[in-house]
Formats: sequence, C-alpha cells, structure tokens
Amino acid sequence: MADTSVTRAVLLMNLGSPSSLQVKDVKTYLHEFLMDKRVIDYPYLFRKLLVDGIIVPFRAPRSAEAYGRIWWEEGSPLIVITKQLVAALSARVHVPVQWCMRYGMPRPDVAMDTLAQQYPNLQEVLLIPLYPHYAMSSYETAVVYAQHWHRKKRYPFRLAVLKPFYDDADYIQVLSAHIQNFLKPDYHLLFSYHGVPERHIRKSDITKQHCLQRTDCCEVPSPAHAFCYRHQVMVTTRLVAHRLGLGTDQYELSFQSRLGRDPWLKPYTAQRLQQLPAEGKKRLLVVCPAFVSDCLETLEEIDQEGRKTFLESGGESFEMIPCLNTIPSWIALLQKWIDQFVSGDQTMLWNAQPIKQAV
Ligand SMILES: C=CC1=C(C)c2cc3[nH]c(cc4nc(cc5[nH]c(cc1n2)c(C)c5CCC(=O)O)C(CCC(=O)O)=C4C)c(C)c3C=C
Ligand SMILES: [Fe+2]
Ligand SMILES: [Fe+2]
Repeated sequence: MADTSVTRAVLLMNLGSPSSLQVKDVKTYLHEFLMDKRVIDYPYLFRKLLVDGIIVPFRAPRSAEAYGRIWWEEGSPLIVITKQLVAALSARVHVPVQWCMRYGMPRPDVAMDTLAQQYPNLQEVLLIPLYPHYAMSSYETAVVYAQHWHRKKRYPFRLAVLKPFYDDADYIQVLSAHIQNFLKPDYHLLFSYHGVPERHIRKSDITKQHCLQRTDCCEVPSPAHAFCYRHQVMVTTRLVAHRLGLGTDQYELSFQSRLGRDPWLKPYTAQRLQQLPAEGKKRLLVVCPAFVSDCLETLEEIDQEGRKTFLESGGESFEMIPCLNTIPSWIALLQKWIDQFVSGDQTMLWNAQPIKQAV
C-alpha cells in the first residue's frame, strides 16, 4: 500500500556478489565487474578481449571455489550482511531503507522503483555507498551508476549522496573502539586495504601534478586528496593509530587483492605477510577498513590465505578483526547520518562531481 506521508528515504549500496556458486553465475558477475571502465580502465575493445578471452575464463572457476570456502547457508556474506544492516537500521530510523548493489542484483533502479511505488510523495533519497574511501573503482563507480539509473528512469525524487567518511571523527571513534576490543600487547597491527592500480591514483588526480609525483605526496596538502584513495586510507590509518596510542613500530599499512601485472599501490599485503615474521613481528592482528562488511576479500583472501602465508613464513599467531558489519556503534553512526539528512543538515553530503572517465 502506498504511503503518501513519506518524503525521505535511504538507499544503501554495496559492491555485490555472484548470485550463486555456479561457475556460470560467477562468470556473469566477473564479466559485469571487470567490464566496468572504472575497474579495468583500458579502451573498450582491449578490455573486452582481456576480460572475456583471458580473465573471466581462467578466474571464474578459481573464484567460484574461493567463494565456496566462505559462502554461508543464507548466501554470500557481503549480501547477507548488507541485508542485516538494512534490517537493523530499519528498526531504528523513521524513514524507509532499501539496498542495492553495484554489480548483480538488486540494481539501483530496482530499489528506486520499489521506493517510488511505495512512497509516491518521496522528495529525496540518501544514497549511502558502503565505502569509507573514494576510489574510482569503488565509491565513484557506485555513485555514477546510481546517478545513471536515477536520471534514466526520471524518478520524481532528488538523489543525495553520503560523502566518503574516512576521516569523520565519529567513524574514527567507532572503528578505533572496535579494533581496541581485539588489541593485545606484543601484537603487530596490519591495516590491509583493497589495492588499486597506481594508474588509477594518477587518473583521479584533479590537479594532474600531485599524486605519486613524490613518495610523500599524500602528506603534502592538495585538492587532489578529495579523490585520492591512497591519501584517504593513510589518513584513516593515522587517525586510528593515534587514537589507539600506537607507536609507529606497532602498526603498518598494506594493500591486498592485486589483479594483473600492472603496478598497484604498495606495499603488497601478501609480501608483507611473508616478511613480517623474519622482522620479529610473529603475532599479527589484521584489520581491513576499506570494507565495512566482511566479504570474499576479508574472509578468504586474508583470514584463510593470508593466515596460511603468515604462519608458513614463521608467524606464531594470526588474528583477524571482523569488519564493522552490524555492530551497534556502527548502526548508531549510520542512524546519526540518516537523522541529519532527514533534518535537512547537509554536513555529510557529497557535493563534488564524479570525475569523467574517458574510456
Ligand atoms: C574498497 C573497495 C574496493 C576497491 C577499491 C576494489 C577495487 C578493485 N577490485 C578489483 C577486482 C576484484 N575485486 C573483487 C572482489 C571484491 N572487491 C571489493 C571491493 C573493492 N574492489 C569487494 C568488497 C569484493 C568482494 C565481493 C564479494 O562478493 O565478497 C573481485 C571478485 C572476486 C575475485 O575473483 O577475486 C575482483 C575480480 C579490481 C581490478 C579493482 C581495482 C581496479
Ligand atoms: Fe575488488
Ligand atoms: Fe597522494
């Protein structure tokens, strides 16, 4: 039944997973993911040849097996956790909450159709991309995709977007308190972030003369940082470490999930996991703050593969910190941002334009 009293709503957006463990479904998912020009940013024909001719056929069976090692009875962890987040928020906020994915279903327009049908007087929807940091292959592609469907289907409501919250004081507090619950003396803390090709960092540099031009670029103030993933993950790490009172020898940052041969952001997590025991860091805690929901990259790549690498390289103890998932302080923070939006407070809204990608 339509509810004409509702004027605002929320749309959570996550990355998406294959619809099942069957190799054909993993192929469909990988194809959509890797044909995204903000993920594999080569010219269309070359991208198509690479994705359909090489990456998908070789990767899909291996990815399906990897998903099989972490899949839950209810489905993909990333999707299950996103739905749990929606349920938890719906019980707390006074506006409808829907969800959608960047790859696979439900697409943004499916969620927006539901909202438009149920709430014919909707004036504004807050899109919450579930990424703390801006990367063209995560936050930017999610926003552009949702905006594309919003324009294409001419919905009568406006679409507002939550900004990347990597340095938000409340977010840092929530993340730090969560990590604090797992901290132990004598443990080294590794912040492992999803990697991206270095080329993407240069492409997203709006000044075209700052990012990766010198090793400490991310510490030198620049307008480029509003779009610089490397800068933003460094800030999150530094703020959390400061809040936890960690010395510089007690933690470090690395980048995981490299795909292909191009140089990606360094250091690589897989290499650091091999090297750390020989450097005397034999007890390790790992946290993955690029993700707010546990997924293949945390549960399989780090907690299973990474653990094995570390222990086989001489490590003695490996502990993984779960993502924020549905912990009450994270739900409360999302609720705060939603309440702000409902009251007309624009503090957390993103007002930049996404960067146009040529390919
Ligand atoms: C921080 C968020 C993410 C960024 C940035 C990102 C960049 C990026 N990813 C790939 C390739 C793959 N990523 C895959 C899985 C995956 N990636 C993210 C998030 C970011 N990716 C998540 C949350 C997940 C897990 C999804 C799940 O269902 O659990 C995969 C698929 C799995 C596999 O075969 O490994 C690929 C492929 C690239 C190339 C890239 C930047 C260019
Ligand atoms: Fe990824
Ligand atoms: Fe930088």
